[in-house]
Amino acid sequence: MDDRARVRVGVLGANGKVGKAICDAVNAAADLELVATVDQGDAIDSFVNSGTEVVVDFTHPDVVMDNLKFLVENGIHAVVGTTGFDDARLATVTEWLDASPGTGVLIAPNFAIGAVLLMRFSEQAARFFDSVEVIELHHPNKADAPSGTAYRTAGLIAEARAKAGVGKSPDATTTELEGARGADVDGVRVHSIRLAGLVAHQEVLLGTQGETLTIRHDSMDRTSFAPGVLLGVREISTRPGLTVGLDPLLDL
Ligand SMILES: NC(=O)C1=CN([C@@H]2O[C@H](COP(=O)(O)OP(=O)(O)OC[C@H]3O[C@@H](n4cnc5c(N)ncnc54)[C@H](OP(=O)(O)O)[C@@H]3O)[C@@H](O)[C@H]2O)C=CC1
Ligand SMILES: O=C(O)C1=N[C@H](C(=O)O)C[C@H](O)C1
Repeated sequence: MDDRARVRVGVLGANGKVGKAICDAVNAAADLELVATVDQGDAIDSFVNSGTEVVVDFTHPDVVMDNLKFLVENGIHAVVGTTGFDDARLATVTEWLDASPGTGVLIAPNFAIGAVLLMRFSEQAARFFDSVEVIELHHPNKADAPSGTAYRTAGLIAEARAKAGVGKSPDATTTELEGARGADVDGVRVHSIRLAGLVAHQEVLLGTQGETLTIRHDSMDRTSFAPGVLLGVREISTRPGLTVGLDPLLDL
């Protein structure tokens, strides 16, 4: 392919577990060119000097806002997998984007297609069951709990139940060792497991009279995130402003 037609891609967190998988995937794609990589201690302005068009960020919740501010101010599109985005952070990113029209930012809590579908299926199922709880299971090197995916899943479930007029999940607990019932995310209990040997997994358990439904997704390998990320890289220049979640890119 003509070099001028290839999208010029940069990766932030390039030496990390997911960053490495994304660099490999970009290098293997004929229509993309990996022009700059940045990790801890490297100068972020190499993205400007190299003419990077789209940066993929898989770093850490503590640093991702500074990274994004730099990218948006420099008119560089961003595809962000790093977690830690609440409504306040999303509002801040939107403000930055208002001052940089034409720049696109995609923030997705999970780029694995199966995880995106799990979130959608959970949202659809939520109103039909009295009870719902989320269990997320990850490798022990993960910094944040609950996971970004579980946080988003619980939010979508809570919204769907509120819209349908479904009340809180029944729970008679009156005495509790702190943490035993998990975190409360918008009224949905979320339990976080950290276990050597795991990568990224999530179950949504739903129950009502005489039946339960379990929806589960497993990422066995970090290559599972690459197709969704590359889709974002290819599309983001046509989507100025903030996009949250991969759903619109999959026509979901
Ligand atoms: N949305 C999704 O689909 C997915 C999201 N994630 C999220 O992505 C993030 C990264 O995950 P993972 O790859 O497992 O983490 P890692 O710790 O393996 O990788 C993060 C990398 O970023 C580097 N880093 C830290 N600060 C900076 C900085 N300021 N500039 C450049 N690089 C920096 C780290 O360096 P050092 O180690 O030296 O600090 C490390 O090499 C997490 O928030 C995780 O939850 C993960 C998987 C999928
Ligand atoms: O840290 C991880 O590994 C993952 N982080 C994301 C999250 O917090 O949801 C996505 C996936 O679960 C892997």
